Amino acid sequence: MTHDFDLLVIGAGSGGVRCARIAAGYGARVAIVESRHWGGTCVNLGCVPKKLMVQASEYGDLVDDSHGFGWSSTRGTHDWATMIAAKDKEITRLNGIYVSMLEKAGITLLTGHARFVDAHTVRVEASPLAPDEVPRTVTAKHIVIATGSTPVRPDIPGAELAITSDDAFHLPARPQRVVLVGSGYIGLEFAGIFAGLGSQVDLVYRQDLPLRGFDADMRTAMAEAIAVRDITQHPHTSPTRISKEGETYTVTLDNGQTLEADCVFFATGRKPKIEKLGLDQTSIAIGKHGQIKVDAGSQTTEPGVYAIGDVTDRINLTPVAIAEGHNLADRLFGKEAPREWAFDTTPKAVFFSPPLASVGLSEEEAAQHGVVDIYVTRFTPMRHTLSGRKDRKTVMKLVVQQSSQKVVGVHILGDDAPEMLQGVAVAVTAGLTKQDFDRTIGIHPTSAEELVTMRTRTRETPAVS
Ligand SMILES: Cc1cc2nc3c(=O)[nH]c(=O)nc-3n(C[C@H](O)[C@H](O)[C@H](O)COP(=O)(O)OP(=O)(O)OC[C@H]3O[C@@H](n4cnc5c(N)ncnc54)[C@H](O)[C@@H]3O)c2cc1C
Ligand SMILES: NC(=O)c1ccc[n+]([C@@H]2O[C@H](COP(=O)([O-])OP(=O)(O)OC[C@H]3O[C@@H](n4cnc5c(N)ncnc54)[C@H](O)[C@@H]3O)[C@@H](O)[C@H]2O)c1
Repeated sequence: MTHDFDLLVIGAGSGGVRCARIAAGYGARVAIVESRHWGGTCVNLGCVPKKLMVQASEYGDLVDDSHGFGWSSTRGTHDWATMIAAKDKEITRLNGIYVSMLEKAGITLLTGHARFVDAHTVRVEASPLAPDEVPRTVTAKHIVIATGSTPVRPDIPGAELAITSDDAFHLPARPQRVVLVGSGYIGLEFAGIFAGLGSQVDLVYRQDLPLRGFDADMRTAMAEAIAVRDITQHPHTSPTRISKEGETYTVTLDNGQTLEADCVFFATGRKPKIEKLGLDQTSIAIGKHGQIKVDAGSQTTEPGVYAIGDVTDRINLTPVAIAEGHNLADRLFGKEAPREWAFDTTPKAVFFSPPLASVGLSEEEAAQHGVVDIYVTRFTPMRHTLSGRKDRKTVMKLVVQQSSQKVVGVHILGDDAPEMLQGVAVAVTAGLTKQDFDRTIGIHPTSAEELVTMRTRTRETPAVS
């Protein structure tokens, strides 16, 4: 049977765009459908605008810090509307780059919402990006679902009164008092943004420490860093209801406490985006979190249909979606053996100020594989010896498997942590040992040199059986 295309990609986000471009580069006839925004979540409502807003939020403290270095300028005021307009201009520029990049690659761009008619046929209908789209039907030999994920809200009375990250990028004004629910990536990043711009922030989370799943020492260090930013933490709590009177929201917590705010923000996780995708017209299996089930090669349970990125709920990060898309295109259309990607040592970063970056295993995870040597250092970075912010600490931790002396985990909380960690991730991916770190010459004077000068073991952690 002949099809309109060799490959149809649903969703022009991080994973879909890479998959389409690499496939087209191999000579495949490729189409890509997008319903909302070219470039997907990362470009429009995620990584990029978030990081620009984190950067915006850091200038006030930098101005204050400069006094210790002899400068006398004062903070002034921050104009939210100017920041949003500048950010939107940059996003519009990036949208244009995505479209022209796809067109130059010879890919057919279809705007609209895609819905399966059968395993090789998709109907493209009107959507916010293309409200006047005349529905059309296209067929393809291979179809890749790269539809991403969408925020979830706790099921409590008044939940609809809260915003999510999708809304936070276009608020008309900065709320003076914000209650943020959830202390994962988004909760911490926006807590840092609002606090840096001058809002009063209450951070509500269920566990004893923020950042569930991260190394315990680093979670403690992050809780301390949050406190230093004057963000009020409410551990061991969950909201039970939200109400609104006039312009004021009241959040009731499960310990009976109430918090008043101008904005309530749910950062309580995301779910795979599969609504109205017509999956019932295929034999694609769905997991219990609503994710599309795939094997290691991104193959769904329907032959010829694949899924990549957040919709599969594996590691929900942009570089992972990109790698999955690239790998799939290599395997479907490439001439050589595809490269092996090191998903196990995917580095991650939380862009709080200061940021936290991690690669490999936490101490708790590593101890499940045997005895572990731990090296921890905590110091005031050089800038803050003069800025006067002696409470802004940098914390670094090496997790070393004792039997092999391999560095299996590196964790950094401090200024520039993500920039430092990318290179270290290569070392951890390569399986380098503590001796390799020790024989590496440092760069002086930097915080990063501490990574190769931690001589004395902090403790030995026994294996957990
Ligand atoms: C606030 C926030 C900050 C983040 N920050 C970071 C970060 O700093 N670093 C990082 O690595 N990751 C970050 N992420 C995660 C990152 O954005 C995602 O992991 C990544 O975008 C997933 O890529 P994807 O291709 O799976 O999906 P997406 O990028 O979400 O793309 C999916 C696309 O599919 C389209 N679509 C959906 N359904 C249909 C349909 N039926 N028909 C047509 N089109 C459809 C959507 O409109 C969307 O454009 C962040 C996420 C958020 C929400
Ligand atoms: N810097 C980055 O790389 C980055 C930034 C943002 C988002 N992301 C990606 O997007 C995903 C989603 O981010 P996220 O922060 O929404 O999710 P998350 O899973 O990181 O954190 C969600 C938090 O909400 C809490 N929570 C859930 N339900 C709750 C409830 N009813 N009451 C109180 N707390 C509740 C969870 O315990 C958790 O702490 C991340 O997991 C990550 O993969 C990455």
